[in-house]
Amino acid sequence: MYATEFLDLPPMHAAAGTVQLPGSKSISNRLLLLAGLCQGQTVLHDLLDSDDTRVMIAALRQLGCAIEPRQDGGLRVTGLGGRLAVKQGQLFLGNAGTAMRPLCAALAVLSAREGGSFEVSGVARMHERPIGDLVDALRGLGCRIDYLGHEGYPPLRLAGGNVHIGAQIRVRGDVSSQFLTALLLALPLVSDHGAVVIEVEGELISKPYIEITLNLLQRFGIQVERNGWRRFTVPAGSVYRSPGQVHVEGDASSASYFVALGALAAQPEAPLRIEGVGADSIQGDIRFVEAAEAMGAQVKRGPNWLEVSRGRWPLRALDLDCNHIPDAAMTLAVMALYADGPTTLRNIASWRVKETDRIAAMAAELRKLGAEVREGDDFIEVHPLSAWQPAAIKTYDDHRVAMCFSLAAFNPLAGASVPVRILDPKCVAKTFPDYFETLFGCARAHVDDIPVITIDGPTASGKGTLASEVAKALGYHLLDSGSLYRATALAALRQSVPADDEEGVARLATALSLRFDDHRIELDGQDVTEELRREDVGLLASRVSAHARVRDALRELQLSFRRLPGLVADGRDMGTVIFPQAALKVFLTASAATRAERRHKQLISKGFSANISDLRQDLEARDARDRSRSAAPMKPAEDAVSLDNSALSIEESVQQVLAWWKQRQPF
Ligand SMILES: Nc1ncnc2c1ncn2[C@@H]1O[C@H](COP(=O)(O)OP(=O)(O)O)[C@@H](O)[C@H]1O
Ligand SMILES: Nc1ccn([C@@H]2O[C@H](COP(=O)(O)OP(=O)(O)O)[C@@H](O)[C@H]2O)c(=O)n1
Repeated sequence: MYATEFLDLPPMHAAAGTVQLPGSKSISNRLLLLAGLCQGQTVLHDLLDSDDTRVMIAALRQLGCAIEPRQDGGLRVTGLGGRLAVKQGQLFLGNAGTAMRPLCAALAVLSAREGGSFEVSGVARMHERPIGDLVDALRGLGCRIDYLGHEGYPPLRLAGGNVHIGAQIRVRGDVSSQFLTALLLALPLVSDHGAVVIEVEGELISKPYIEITLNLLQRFGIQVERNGWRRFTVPAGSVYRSPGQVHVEGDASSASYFVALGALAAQPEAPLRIEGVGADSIQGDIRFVEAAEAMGAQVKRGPNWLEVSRGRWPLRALDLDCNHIPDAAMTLAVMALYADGPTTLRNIASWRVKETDRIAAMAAELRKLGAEVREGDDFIEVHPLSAWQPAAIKTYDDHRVAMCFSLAAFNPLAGASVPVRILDPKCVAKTFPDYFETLFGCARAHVDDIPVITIDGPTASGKGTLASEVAKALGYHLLDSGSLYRATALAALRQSVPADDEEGVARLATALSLRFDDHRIELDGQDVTEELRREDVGLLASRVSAHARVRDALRELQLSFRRLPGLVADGRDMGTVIFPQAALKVFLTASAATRAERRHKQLISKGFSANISDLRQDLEARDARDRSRSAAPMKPAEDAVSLDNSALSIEESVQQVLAWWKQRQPF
């Protein structure tokens, strides 16, 4: 996951390969609750691991459910058997609507029957998302519920009550279908002495989500009788029965970004394959595929996969009632930028009460890209875009805003070439923590469009430290080119190839078997991270790196680090030889005395013995060799900026480089 302040997406122009979808959020949280309420154990497979499911799991644990991961990746839930194991508690449910609504309903009826008392709260935005209609329905059943903040909104206290047997309750269906889902999931808890009937008032929105609820209840042994979309009856004597094992299908709303991507950027002979959902999906948002087809996507489907490629281009503009695909429809608003006329998405009033006011958010951010947008209470009209502007997209703590705007970075397909900045990219953790990693796995950019920052300079000037911090702040890959020379030196030591045998060392360099994994380096399958830092290895590296053939042998490997979304590379010749077109080149220096002191501290802290004056002599000899060699001598690139950090802290150096980077960005 990218936990950076922002993530810059370079212009991208193609997509191919296979995408494995994370589990559906809606199915995961419903199954967790059902498994938590029923008797006995249920094993859930392929469950989504995200903020919203973690919130649900934490709440269920707090209520006394045992939830344990299994070796095979499944999660074993031991249910409460329809009774309260603890009678009191304070539950914090973040911004997870799929946890807040059903848990409130279940805890309200259980508290009414067994005398419990629970306080339920969330983040500030959750306290702006209406829940009054659900509370009214539950009060109609005899539950006692108090508002702890504003009337009609969480936080709430669920404080006992007296459930009327055989009650008939009413709930509004036109604000959020989650109210009805919450009741349907909870009411089997009170159906032991009579059927419970729910009457829906107003036009029920998001019906497909109700179908998911009914489908999953059925898997837990509850057969709800449905009369149209107005009346639902939970039969007398309904009891949750664990199905033993359940598999969660991939998230169809998450699929929408990749269906759109296929329609924009995948060629028919190499379609984008999406695994986890397909023709057999029970999720309503799978019908996004039809909308994408209407815009021009070519789609092949199997039971649990889709293959999508570009059909018609530009995309065909659409005028669509999106009531059946409220979440995935946001993706259409960004596809509309690539269409042949204005696209209108209608019947989307529910967007206003989601993670943020999504109509306002989409309109504001689309306009930043330069688009003409009209919005109303329940519609949005988006015009295609010809003059694309680089934009920093605000994401409003809304995962879907972040994910759908990533598609704007494919603007080279519409003749532009501008980067798109996504602010607070970690908001995708709500449903798809690895969204951007998955995107970069299948998206293609021209190598020249992938940004590079180079940091060159003498030994112990702090290049590695600075490069690693800058890469972390930007979410970029890191190339510690010195480690490649060090690995070559270590291989030469191990195989007794003398440092002056240029041919022999170059052969070793060509055949290096290296693996880089989360700041660890493996040589021939063995972790050598610490060994590479040895002073004798560094000295030998300095000698073998003077050979032109050795440098040539390591060139391709270094270039291969330039991958989406960007790279920070440190060494001696990053800006002069390997990445001469880098957008920012830093030449980092510090006085020899400072560097000797730093290296001394560093070695001592790692348990190596060292002597400052020897170190200073060594590093001056090394600097001289690096500067005077004929192959890629160490020197500042002509367009490099110099930074002497003798008197700067690490943090100050990092901020300086980030400030230079900012000046070079168009945002
Ligand atoms: N600006 C700085 N101020 C103080 N110490 C620093 C600074 N930059 C780096 N260091 C320290 O100096 C040591 C050497 O830095 P390193 O990044 O390994 O240098 P290089 O990669 O240039 O050889 C490290 O222990 C690091 O923490
Ligand atoms: N791009 C690079 C990186 C390192 N090197 C050489 O490889 C040696 C080890 O690199 P390093 O960056 O790990 O070395 P230190 O600066 O940490 O001593 C250096 O002494 C350089 O001589 C190089 O020639 N070119």
